Amino acid sequence: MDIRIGQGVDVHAFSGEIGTLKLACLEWSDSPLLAGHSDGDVVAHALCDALLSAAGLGDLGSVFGVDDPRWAGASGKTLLHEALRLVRGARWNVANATVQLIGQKPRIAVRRLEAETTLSEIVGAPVSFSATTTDHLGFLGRGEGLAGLSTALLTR
Ligand SMILES: Nc1ccn([C@@H]2O[C@H](COP(=O)(O)O)[C@@H](O)[C@H]2O)c(=O)n1
Ligand SMILES: C[C@@]1(CO)OP(=O)(O)OP(=O)(O)OC[C@H]1O
Repeated sequence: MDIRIGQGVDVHAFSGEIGTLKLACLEWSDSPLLAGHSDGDVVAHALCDALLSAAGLGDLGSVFGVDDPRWAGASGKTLLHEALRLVRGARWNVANATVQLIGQKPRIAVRRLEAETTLSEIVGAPVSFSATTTDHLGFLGRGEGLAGLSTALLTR
């Protein structure tokens, strides 16, 4: 059996607006919004990068571009479905994946299991979701944006 591991990192700045944040393919109301060409979902994007990296298929920019109108405002779920289509097209199966959010807010603890269920359903394999702050250190700690870190394991 072939096994491949991949990692992904994504960071987006907050836009300065308040509204319904898209994060981990869930909606978080009354939250600072992330800037981005798509919906800026750093959790979904980090997961896409980990899946693409494990399959040797490049990264978000090489697959989706950075300003392609087809992906303007695209949801994390849409990008994940497309990344998974490519991964499966290259004959890889997802064994499992992990994603960690880094940031002070939103506090994800009360919705952590909901996010895991949602991401696992989209990916079709177990996805663990966790979060950490930076104890207010650095740009994430100052609340200037959010980061996602992900690993993915593929088999065939
Ligand atoms: N955005 C976040 C960040 C953290 N959590 C939860 O808090 C725990 C403690 O975080 P520290 O950075 O202070 O170690 C962390 O393990 C998460 O359970 C959260 O829910 N949302
Ligand atoms: C996802 C894409 C799609 O245009 O846009 P952004 O929302 O800016 O996200 P980023 O993580 O910077 O990756 C680049 C792009 O592929």
